[in-house]
Formats: sequence, structure tokens, C-alpha cells
Amino acid sequence: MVEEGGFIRRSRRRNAKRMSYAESDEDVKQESDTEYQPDAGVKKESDEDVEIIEDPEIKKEEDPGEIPGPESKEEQDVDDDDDDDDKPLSQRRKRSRGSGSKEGQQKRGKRQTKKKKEPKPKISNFDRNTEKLFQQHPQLRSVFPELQKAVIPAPERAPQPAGMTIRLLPFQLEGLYWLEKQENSKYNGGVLSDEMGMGKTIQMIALIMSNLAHSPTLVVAPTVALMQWKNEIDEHTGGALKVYVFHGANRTNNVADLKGYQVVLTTYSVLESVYRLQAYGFRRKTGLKKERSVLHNVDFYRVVLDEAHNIKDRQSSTAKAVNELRAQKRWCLTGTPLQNRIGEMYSLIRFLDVEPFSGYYCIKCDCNSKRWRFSDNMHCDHCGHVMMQHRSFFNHFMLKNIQQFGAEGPGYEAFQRIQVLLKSIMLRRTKVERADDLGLPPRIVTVRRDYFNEEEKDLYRSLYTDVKRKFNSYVEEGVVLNNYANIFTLITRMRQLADHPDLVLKRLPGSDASDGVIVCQLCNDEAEEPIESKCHHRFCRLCIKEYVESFMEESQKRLTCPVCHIGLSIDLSQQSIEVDMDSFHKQSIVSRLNMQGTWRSSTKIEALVEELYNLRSDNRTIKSIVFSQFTSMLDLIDWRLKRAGFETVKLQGSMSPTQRDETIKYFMKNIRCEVFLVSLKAGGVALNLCEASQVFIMDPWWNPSVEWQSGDRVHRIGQYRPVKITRFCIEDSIESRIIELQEKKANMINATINQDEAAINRLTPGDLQFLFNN
Ligand SMILES: Nc1ncnc2c1ncn2[C@@H]1O[C@H](COP(=O)(O)OP(=O)(O)OP(=O)(O)O)[C@@H](O)[C@H]1O
Repeated sequence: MVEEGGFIRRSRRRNAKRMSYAESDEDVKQESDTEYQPDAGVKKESDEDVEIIEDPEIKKEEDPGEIPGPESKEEQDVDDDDDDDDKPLSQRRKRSRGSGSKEGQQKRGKRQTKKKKEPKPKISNFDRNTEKLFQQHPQLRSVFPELQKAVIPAPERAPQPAGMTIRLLPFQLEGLYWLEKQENSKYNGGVLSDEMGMGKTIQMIALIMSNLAHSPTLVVAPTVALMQWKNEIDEHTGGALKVYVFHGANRTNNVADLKGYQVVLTTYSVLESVYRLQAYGFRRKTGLKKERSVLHNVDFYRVVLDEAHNIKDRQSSTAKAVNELRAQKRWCLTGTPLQNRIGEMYSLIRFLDVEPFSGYYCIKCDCNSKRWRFSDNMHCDHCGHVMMQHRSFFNHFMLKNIQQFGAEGPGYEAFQRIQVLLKSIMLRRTKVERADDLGLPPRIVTVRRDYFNEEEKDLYRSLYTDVKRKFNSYVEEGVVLNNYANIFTLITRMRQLADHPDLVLKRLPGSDASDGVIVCQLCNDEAEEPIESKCHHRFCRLCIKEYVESFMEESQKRLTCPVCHIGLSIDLSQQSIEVDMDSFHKQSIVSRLNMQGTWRSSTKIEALVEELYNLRSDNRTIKSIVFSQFTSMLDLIDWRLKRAGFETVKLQGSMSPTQRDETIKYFMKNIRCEVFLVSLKAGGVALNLCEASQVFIMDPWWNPSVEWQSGDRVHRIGQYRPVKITRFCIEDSIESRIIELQEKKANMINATINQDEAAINRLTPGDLQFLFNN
């Protein structure tokens, strides 16, 4: 009876642990690299009677990448318990019986005395689990030793591919040699991670040209880069490559059509939307309807992901959509270094299908699989062992110890393993390393500091006093994080006021739709690339992304919607909401102001006008790019510059790829057009604007990488003039504190190896204190 009771208690304890595991797993899922709960809903373009379909997979898929370390008490106990699982019940009972009996106690006593004499060396849980993994999967033992031994061939130059009308630079020919070798290796692809603007596109086109028998190649790119790919291919391959742009309402739905092309170009959002319609369908009045995805039914030779960090969230529907593509060779292009973003790297490894790094392994049997499949939320579909007994190779050997120990001890070893893997699958060169090949002119960055005029100062002071009072009361009550949404919105208002008071005083009404215009609920501007949260609030993609990424709470559980303050759930990579053009009335701030009468410009806008006047010269046009995060600011600048006699063009997120392309071409080719106004939300990445040599950044932001990317639009191959980047800062406002904070964070990026970029982007309570501390 006692024995039975003991057994029953024991089994109950085990269940309790399973439960707490399931809970904690859910918790850590929130801590995944995107730090938000992906929203699975999406709407099919232009179908009014379409209902949102949930993605059942997203919720179901557990993420071993996020399992708490085996060092946690919970997991340690379960592992110990589960050693019994393979034994017959009678033996388990015997052990349990023995432990309660006199004989058992005597034995234990003996064991304890023995233990005192020769203490066993303590084995860490990591080592214990590693050994279990190796026992069941002996082939894993040699993975790292072999990688370490692998000979990385000395860089050689491939011949210039026939048919390419552009001469590849020496380091690009080396890149081509590496691409060819890598594609024919067991990895079937890899990551080309040259710094921005060094010609990753050109090198990939050269790879396609080097063997035209293999086709088609699918290139997935951000919308802003789509036409650039087409132009680069058309210009530099003398018509040798037939290109199909899979985008827009008239795209084909015939698989055979695509097979006739060497290159198919599409965007992440189109790919995600066609995949969703195929996998989950959409509801019409007549019932659930699924639609076959053309892109997922072609056997591509190769798939190239441009700006591959778009799939950094492996739980996002975009990552799922790319993983389901059929291709023999897989490539990722990204200009951002991977070493510092270990969690994000995993998503790329999964797309590249690098074995054994992308797989899951059972520590109880030889079961291994590419997918995490636990239909009953407890047992593996393949082997029946419980979740806890499965390990993600990448997570176990690389991620977990870094998360736990940083760059020390076992964390350092894990970091070394990552380096070894990257050596085999990634090529990265920097502009500094290849300065001789590139022949790039210098790049000078300056901060122009101005002071508010009296009227602006009064307005700013009253807003600031109010904000500081609120912030201090949150600090006193210890509720800073609970009020993060409020604080973030208030900082946005202060930044807008530093640009021009009208951005705050004349902003659009609080509702998220006004006259067909979607209004971002964070910046209160017309939303750029609008996306929607589960609670149905709409934001510019960039505004909400920055909001999510800046929140420092590790679990992200307390992150709330800035509007309704319930827990925020939003898929940052969802397709933008299409604006209904029939009911759309452009609500530019200019149309809401009396510009002819009493309107006053601002200190910052006048500072820009002064800079641009100083650039004017009689014998040549010096072209400039002006970046702002706020579209209304760009509207005001546009109006003011036109009055001052400057010809301008503007790039906004609401433009179609063709409109963007035409606007860029107009700026590049029209000698009279001096200023290009670019919304940071629309044109921060993947733009080639090297006709310009001056960059003006209107509103500083604490994430330095956004500004670096802006500068890289003009400091790239093809630039022959020195590039000057001017950052505007109103000295007596929050902007000067932001710049200081930015410098602090930039130093951190350089100083740490295990600091992921998300951490740098976060605004900790300490950072907030720093911002309000004047
Ligand atoms: N060998 C070359 N000769 C002349 N121009 C070149 C050469 N290689 C690249 N370029 C030009 O340099 C510019 C930058 O190249 P590309 O867009 O391929 O860079 P990238 O590394 O993909 O940049 P990003 O990371 O910003 O997307 C393009 O305009 C391209 O035409």
C-alpha cells in the first residue's frame, strides 16, 4: 500500500512537472527573438468578404530553441525521473519499494558513506545531455571536430562570367568563386554577408549567369528592392536572363509560365500571402476556400533571400512560407553581421537546411527530425518520447550556453562552435578590408546642433514638464514598465515637436481611420506600410516594430498595445493593409494647415534650407537625400523647399514598386532634381542612390543601425565624391540625449561579442531615466 502510494505520488509529481514544463515553454516562447506573440491572421487582398483564418501551426509548434536550460531544476528532475521510462513497470516499482524498505535504507546509508569517501566528479547537465545525445546519435560526435578540420580554400578568383556587361571587382570574383564552390558542396548554398553596398546582388547575378542551364532561380526581396533587382539584371546581363516579376494583381497563376524564365522575382509579403492561401485558405460566404500557391509548386533550382534577416523570426508566417519552397540550392544575402545575433541566425540555418544544425534529436532513441511535431502537445509523433527528451541541435550546442553564460566558460565554447560553423557556410567582407578594390571616397558624419526659437521652446517646455512629471510618478510608484506604451508615445511626441510643433498640434485625430486614410496609432501620421494588431489597432510597420524591439522586458509578456493596453499580439512581417483607393483622400498635413497665411517654419526645417543653399554651386548640381521617420515632416519640408526653389521628389511607403522605381529613376536622371525626400519607413534599406553625395537625417533615433543604413544608400560602389552625412539635433530637447544614448549603445555594439542587436535596440528603465535626466 505504502509502495503503491509512493508510486502514485511519484507519478503525480511527474505530471506536475510536465505541466510546469508546458507552462514554462509557453513563457519562453514569448522570449523568442522577436519578443512578441506572432499574430497569425491575414487578409486576402481585395476580397471584402474574406475572413481571417488563424494559422493553427503557429500556436502548436513548440520551440525547443526556447526551452529553459537543462540546468534548470525542473528539467534536471524530469531527466532523472525519466531514466526510468525505458524500464519495465515492475523494475520501477522495485526501485521505489527498495527506497522505502529497511534494506533500501541500509543500502542508501552504505552508498552515502561511500560517497563521502570518493566524491564523484560533478557532471554538468549540459555534458550529461550531450553524452545522452551522442549515445543515441553517434554520428553527432564528429560534427564539430570535422568542421574544425575542414579546410577553407584560399580565396581564388573565378573568371569573369561570359555575358556580363559589368566588370566584377577582384573581391567580387573571389566571391563568385566561393559561391560556386559552396553551391556544389554538401551545404548547397550559404550566406553571403558582405557589408552593405559591396555588390551582393551583382555577385548573385554572376552566379546565375555562370551556368544558365540551371533554372529558374527565385529571388525573394523586400518590396523596395524588387525593381532594383530587375534593373540590375537587365542592365548588366545584356538580356541573357529572362525575368518574371511575380507581383501585383496580374501575376500568373500558372506553374508552367514560370518555368520559362531564368529568374523569378517576388517580395516577402507576396510569398507569405500565397503560402497562407494555400495552407490555410480563406473563408468566403460559400465556405472555406484554399488556393494553390504557384510559387510553392515550382521546383526551383535555387532560392535567394535578399535582406534575409526578414525571416529572423522563425515562428513568423514569412519564415514558414520560405521554408516550404522547393529548391535544390538555398542562399541568404544580408549585410548585417550574423555573429552578434545568434538567435536570429537559427532561422537562416533552418531555411538553409544545414544538417545537423537544423534538426531535433531524441535523447532516448535514434529518432531525429527536421520538424518539431508533437500533435498531442506531449509525445513525439515519430518516437512517442516526451518533448523534454528532444533537443534542437543548434539550441543545445550553440544558443543555450551563450544565453546562460554569455561569453564566459561554456558560453565561450558555444561561441567558438558558431564561429566554426559560420566559417563553413558564410562569406563576409567589409568595406575597410576591401577599400583598395572598392576605391570608395571618404564618408564624413557630423551633427548639426541648433537651438529652439522662443515660441518652440515654450511649447517644448510645457510638453516636457508634463512628460517628466508623469515619468517621475511612474518611477516613484515602480510602474515604469507597466506604462511603457505611454512613455514611448510621449517620447515620440517630443521628437515630433523638435521637428516642427505642427506635427503635434495639427496631428490627425486619434482614431485609426480618417477619410479612408489609415492613421498610425503611435505617430498619428498617415500610416506607412500599415499593419494591424490582434486587438485591431493599426500602426506603421516601423513605428510598432521599434516599439516592440525597444521594450526591454525579457519575456515581453508585459508589452501592451499602445491604444487599448491589453497584451500586444502582432505579426510584424504580415502583409501591409491595402488602402482602398476609392475612398482614399490624401490627408497631407499641408492640406490641414493654412500654409499661405500665418504658417511658420521650424528651426530644424530652416537649418536644412540653410544647408541646402550652402551646397548650391553654379557649375554642378549636388544632390541630397533627406531622411525622416515622420511623413508629415517630409510633407512640410517638401512644401518649404519648393517655395525656396528646390526641385524635390518623395519616396513613401504607400507607393507601388513601379511608382518607387519611377521616382528613383527621376531623381537619378533628372539634373534639376536636387533633393530626394525619403521616409525612413519606406527607404531605409536596399536603395541605391549614389547620384547623391549629401545625406541629411532629420530626427535622431537611439538605434544607430537605422542611421548607418541610411548613409549606406549613397556610400556604395559607384560613388566617387566624398559623402557627407549631417544629423540634425535640437540641442535643448530630448534629441541631444538621444544622440548621447546612441553613442553609448554604439560603443556597446563594438565592445561585446554576445550582445544581440535586439538588446542594443531596447530602452531599459535606465535608458529612460537617462533621457529624462535634465
Ligand atoms: N563591379 C561593379 N562595377 C560597377 N558597379 C558595381 C559593381 N558591383 C556593384 N556595382 C554597383 O554598386 C551598387 C551596389 O551594389 P548592390 O546593390 O549589389 O550592393 P548590395 O551589397 O546588394 O547592397 P545592399 O546590401 O544595400 O542591398 C549597385 O548600383 C551596383 O550596380
